[in-house]
Amino acid sequence: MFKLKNVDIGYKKKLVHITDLHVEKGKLYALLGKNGSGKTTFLQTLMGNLAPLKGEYLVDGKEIQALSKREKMRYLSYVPSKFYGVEHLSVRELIGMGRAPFTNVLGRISQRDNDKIDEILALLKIEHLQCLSTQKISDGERQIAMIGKALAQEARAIILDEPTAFLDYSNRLKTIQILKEVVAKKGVTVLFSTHNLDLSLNYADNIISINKEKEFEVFEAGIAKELIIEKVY
Ligand SMILES: Nc1ncnc2c1ncn2[C@@H]1O[C@H](COP(=O)(O)OP(=O)(O)OP(=O)(O)O)[C@@H](O)[C@H]1O
Repeated sequence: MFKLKNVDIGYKKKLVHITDLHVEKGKLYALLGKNGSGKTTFLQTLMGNLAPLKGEYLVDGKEIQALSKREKMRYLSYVPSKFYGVEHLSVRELIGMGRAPFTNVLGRISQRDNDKIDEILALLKIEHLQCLSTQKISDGERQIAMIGKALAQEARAIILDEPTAFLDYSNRLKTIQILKEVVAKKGVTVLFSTHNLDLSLNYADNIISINKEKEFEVFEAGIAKELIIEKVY
């Protein structure tokens, strides 16, 4: 689905090189790399917010820059690392915001949009939170609500920047399990950056790592933890 060939990424000067990377449909990818190695920079490049310094980045065979904003929304949805919530925005309304590509110019939610939101609340098992303010739920619940918003967009890929960074162990596990379930049930591609090596090795289909030589490498699940540590940290 996403293909990057001989790409240099970075802000003005090269941070990392990608020789050949193919992100496939319907898989769960974990992105690992040291602090400052370029994970967020890569996610911004994938989202089309930052142009590669050189090389080719294709989405379904098309140059990312050639896609309209609406087309990009059909391919890519983004979950930032931290969302603090908004007092007057309920969980249901937050998820509804993900329907933006489908609502009319006034942003009115249709019956089809409401059905979709109900389906997502049920899939994520957060029906009981739907009327609560996004400020009055826990960090873990808010992260799952944000995944709901991304799902509502019905994009083919969900990109998450450190989705487990502010969560305790049980919520980290729950979030990754939900992402795995979303991949299995919806057939979307999910790619998340993380510092959690163990959860990545246990749940991701593939590990994308930024190694010490500032090069991208992709590994299948089952790669030895020691090898990743040696190459990346
Ligand atoms: N907007 C920006 N403009 C210029 N340089 C930036 C910008 N954002 C990040 N950088 C630089 O790019 C480098 C990589 O940062 P990035 O945030 O991509 O790393 P990271 O792997 O996500 O780090 P962490 O694990 O600490 O979140 C850093 O040296 C950073 O200073």
